[in-house]
Amino acid sequence: MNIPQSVKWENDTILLLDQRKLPHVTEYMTLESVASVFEAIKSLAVRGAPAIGIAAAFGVALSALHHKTNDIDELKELVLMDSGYLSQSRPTAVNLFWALNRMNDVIIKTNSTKALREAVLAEALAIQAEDAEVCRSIGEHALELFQDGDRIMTICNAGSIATAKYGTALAPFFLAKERGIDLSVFACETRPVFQGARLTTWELMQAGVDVTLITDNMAAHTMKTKHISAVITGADRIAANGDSANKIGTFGLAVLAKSFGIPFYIAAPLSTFDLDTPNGDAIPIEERDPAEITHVNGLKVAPDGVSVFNPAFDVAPAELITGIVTEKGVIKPDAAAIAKLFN
Ligand SMILES: CSC[C@H]1O[C@H](OP(=O)(O)O)[C@H](O)[C@@H]1O
Repeated sequence: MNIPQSVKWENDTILLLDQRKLPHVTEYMTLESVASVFEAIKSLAVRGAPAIGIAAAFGVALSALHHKTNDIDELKELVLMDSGYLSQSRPTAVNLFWALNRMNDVIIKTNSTKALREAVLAEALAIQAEDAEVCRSIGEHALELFQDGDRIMTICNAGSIATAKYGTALAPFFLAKERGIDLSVFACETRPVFQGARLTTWELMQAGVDVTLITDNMAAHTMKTKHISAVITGADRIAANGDSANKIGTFGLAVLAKSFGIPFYIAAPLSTFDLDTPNGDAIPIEERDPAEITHVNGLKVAPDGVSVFNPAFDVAPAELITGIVTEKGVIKPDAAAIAKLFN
């Protein structure tokens, strides 16, 4: 699989694949400040729940190098402040907070500036390496749900560039290709930022996976006429009761899947579960710039002054989810099964 890594640490800087320019331009940004990491997350230069967490973790490592003080208490305070700043970049994907909490725990335990600078970099690299393994495991468990010839629908991009490697919802398709299993993917374009049209098609085509692009409003007709076997998507936050937040449009696919009697799967690592969020109503839903909707590639498509509602996510209720595919296996989307994952 020759898909470039979304986030790399090189020569004490972050190299970030600028996902805003894909699929036509593959370009890495060099990030040397915490502010540039914040902006990269907010502007979707890096996006995808695990990738956001990984980028923020390396942002904390940058912070520890940036502040030159040799006073450990002062360095702790400054780096923890930068960690708090990075946590404000986007509100929905819990992986951001999960990763930053891991970094904060490491910071607090150190007792010298050298140890702190070394420990935060080691932790960020560990978060990235673990995520790659976790995503491959998700792919293995997800692949067991499908069979040769299946046609699977997905939305947004939960691929390799949304994670450390392999992706979550897309992971089974890469593994299937490696093993000669014939799976076809129907990718919703995913308005308004087109993660499906720009990123999922690009990743799958590079891997030689059969992919068909549809507009989001074609989902029902495609399920009916193209004999879709299942739907699988990523997630940005899974509440304690199994309600799952994902890209806007996912809730609608879950409703459609139910009405067509086809399974609807969420693929996500344990780092996307948030036991402190009791249900989907408690998940903060990011609302983004209206210009994402009123303009397409800089071309204004709506009249000046039009009112716009631009939620970046919605919530599929647990009762519409057939199963949640994690690195530990497929679970039912209920509180007991989720609690067991963490015991
Ligand atoms: C593997 S998590 C991918 C997840 O994140 C995406 O949101 P965004 O592109 O806004 O970061 C989308 O919800 C994907 O399912």
